[in-house]
Amino acid sequence: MTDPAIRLAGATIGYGDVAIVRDADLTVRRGEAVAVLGSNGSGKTTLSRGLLGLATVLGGTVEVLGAPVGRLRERGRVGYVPQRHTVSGAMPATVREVVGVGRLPRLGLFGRPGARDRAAVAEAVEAVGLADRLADPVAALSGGQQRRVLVARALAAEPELLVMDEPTAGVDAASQAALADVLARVSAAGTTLLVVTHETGPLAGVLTRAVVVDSGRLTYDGPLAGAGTAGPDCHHPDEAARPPVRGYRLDQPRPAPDAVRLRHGSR
Ligand SMILES: Nc1ncnc2c1ncn2[C@@H]1O[C@H](COP(=O)(O)OP(=O)(O)OP(=O)(O)O)[C@@H](O)[C@H]1O
Repeated sequence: MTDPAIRLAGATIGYGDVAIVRDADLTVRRGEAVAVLGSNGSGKTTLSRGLLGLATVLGGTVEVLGAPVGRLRERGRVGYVPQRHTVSGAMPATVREVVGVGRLPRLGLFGRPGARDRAAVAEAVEAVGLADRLADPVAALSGGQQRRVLVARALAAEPELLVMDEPTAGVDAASQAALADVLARVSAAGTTLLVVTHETGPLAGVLTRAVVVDSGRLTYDGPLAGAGTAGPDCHHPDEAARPPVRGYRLDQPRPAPDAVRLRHGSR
């Protein structure tokens, strides 16, 4: 049986000795496309950073692609698009160079890019619609285009798991649609996606499952369509009396594991 892409069991994640995400249980199977929702400061970024070894695991288990976090040998197997990042204006690098950096973890012993590496970089740039800007300095691109460069940088490594923190923030509607297309293709090819977002609209066709983080706790895990009634961003006046139709709220008694598995589908 293949290891899940992500497995959290009783996981507490934070910074220093301060716990932000507490006692989280979450299993994401290979090929799933999961949204992480929740209000500002609820702990979504901390959860995603915990998967990359960028926040501290203070307790419980955090495994990525079958290995405890930080122990994965081939780092290129996990891609990351950080939050609110553009590429530093002080960096005189071209689009090709920045995206090429994303391929470094995949290079062989001598670190020389081969034909396959060059093709992966070109495909990643093409996928985000910036093929005509390959030779341009990244600093000359708009903020939204720079975010697309960062998405391409993550794609260049052809990751098995792609973690993205608000990839559509500050990106215009056309670019959001282009990004949704890219993610749909990447997902169809089998890459697991975990996407922190406030805007599920643009990616609704791609992300099928959602987890909601509320004050550091996972309070919902189920179909994206059901997250609205559980998510603090989509508060309904009688939310407490109205659990989502198909997902399950994690602060209520859980259904039997079989029922949960069925609800998540069997991809
Ligand atoms: N590097 C850090 N050191 C200490 N505390 C941090 C650090 N980064 C975030 N925090 C704290 O962790 C809590 C959760 O922040 P986090 O960025 O995970 O929330 P979020 O749900 O992603 O919010 P947003 O939607 O605004 O991006 C906040 O109280 C924040 O102040």
